[in-house]
Amino acid sequence: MPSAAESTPHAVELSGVSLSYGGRRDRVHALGPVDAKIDPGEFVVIVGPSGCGKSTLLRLVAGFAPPTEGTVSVGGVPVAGPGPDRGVVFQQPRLFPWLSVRRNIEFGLRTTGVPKARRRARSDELLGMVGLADAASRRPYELSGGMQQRAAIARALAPDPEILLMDEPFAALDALTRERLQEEIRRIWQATGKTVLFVTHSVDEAVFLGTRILVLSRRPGRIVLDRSSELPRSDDPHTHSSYLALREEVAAAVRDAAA
Ligand SMILES: Nc1ncnc2c1ncn2[C@@H]1O[C@H](COP(=O)(O)OP(=O)(O)OP(=O)(O)O)[C@@H](O)[C@H]1O
Repeated sequence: MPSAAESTPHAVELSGVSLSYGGRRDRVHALGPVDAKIDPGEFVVIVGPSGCGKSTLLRLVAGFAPPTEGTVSVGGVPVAGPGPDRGVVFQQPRLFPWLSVRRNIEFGLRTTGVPKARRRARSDELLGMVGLADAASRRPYELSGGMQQRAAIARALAPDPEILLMDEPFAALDALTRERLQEEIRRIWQATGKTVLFVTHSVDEAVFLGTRILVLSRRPGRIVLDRSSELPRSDDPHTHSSYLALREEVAAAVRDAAA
């Protein structure tokens, strides 16, 4: 009889996954082959040189494109397209400017026919979680960049996806707001137990956030470092003695990958 661990499907499984863009004449081999098994509740940060295929990997898990080769599975089921089990946060918040923050958060729930009272309860919960309770009726253009990104995170969480896919979500924010949101997303991850796949260029961000860090090589991106982090999540990882060693290990892998 299989053990519980063996019978629980991986949150995400990539088997021999490659993706090439374009056709026969202008083919760009962007990613792979890549193999990875990600367990529920992991916070996996993907880091690597510019253009190495990080966003491509996330797009495959999101179901925005099929792999050229291999299979991508989520919860043990091959990905056939986007679904409510995966929430996506992009670098730009991509909120609907004509809708209030609350309506933006409720948008997906509305289109799937969730009744008004449940939508309202869910948006109240999420507005509180991301610290936007006082901004519920404001429009996106009335918010700072950091607040807009909080709203985008709440919108992605609204259908209660098992997996949160985040593509450089804080890259366009100023340093202070970025730090604050890094702490927020860590708190939200701890509170919700979601599986997170998070793309960044920043080694510091990767080491601060990740329970596991994947470093990709130059295009076509392949995994050159797959490193679990033992840094404690209960307090500030910066203060931990092994923070600097891990940071240096990841930075060296990224440097080698870019060379
Ligand atoms: N739609 C597309 N058509 C053709 N080539 C593409 C397309 N999208 C991405 N590429 C190419 O595939 C490669 C990987 O792109 P991708 O955006 O996944 O990299 P990335 O690591 O996320 O980059 P960055 O760190 O600069 O955001 C790049 O060389 C890019 O130019």
